Amino acid sequence: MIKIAPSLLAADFAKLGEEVREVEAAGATLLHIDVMDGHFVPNISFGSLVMDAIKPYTNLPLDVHLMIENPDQYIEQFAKAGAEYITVHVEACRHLHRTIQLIRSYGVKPGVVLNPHTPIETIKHVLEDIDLVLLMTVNPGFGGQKFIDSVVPKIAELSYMIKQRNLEIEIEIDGGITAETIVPCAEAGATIFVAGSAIFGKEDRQTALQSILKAGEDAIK
Ligand SMILES: O=C(CO)[C@@H](O)[C@H](O)COP(=O)(O)O
Repeated sequence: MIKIAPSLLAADFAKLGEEVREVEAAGATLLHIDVMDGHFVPNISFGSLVMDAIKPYTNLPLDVHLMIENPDQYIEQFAKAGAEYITVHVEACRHLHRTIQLIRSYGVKPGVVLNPHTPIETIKHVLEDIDLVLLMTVNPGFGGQKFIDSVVPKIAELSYMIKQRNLEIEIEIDGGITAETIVPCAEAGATIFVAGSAIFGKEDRQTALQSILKAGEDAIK
């Protein structure tokens, strides 16, 4: 099943409640929350207060992507703000297994994120402990960047590893997702797709989201 997670980073911050309602009505499965600290990535976005603000406007599960140094310090705060998933970058975690356990201890589903250059080998010893792997198809920090297609073989590699071990782990893809780029990613085994500018950047969010979803579904028929 293909799931679309619109990225809040590309929404109109002056009317976030309406924006969130609109993508939920358009068929989103999750809402992707991009948290950036200006250290791990060269940009600053928002924190858990924004989650508190949008919660009354949506029933969508919140998929929190922490692009921050020292995530352990903030996990409790995002868990209490209602995260369904919290994903942390393998590149930002000195004790990745401990961080995963910390996320799980709050009843939140843990996930790990890999930058485009980071090999799958870095997470092979924690796969049994997580619910989701997020593969970046851009360098994190900004919306609207070009999809890096050399990540596609990594999706297939991860999908194979998950199947070999009989695990139930979602593969999520983030960066430059459109109705075209979703196709090779879905074929390679990804199931959740983050899309920012390809949805919030369009006047008609319903048509934009549905065309990406349909392209992904057609690719795995
Ligand atoms: O995490 C990030 C960027 O760091 C992403 O979630 C982007 O916000 C996706 O935006 P588009 O590439 O879809 O415009």
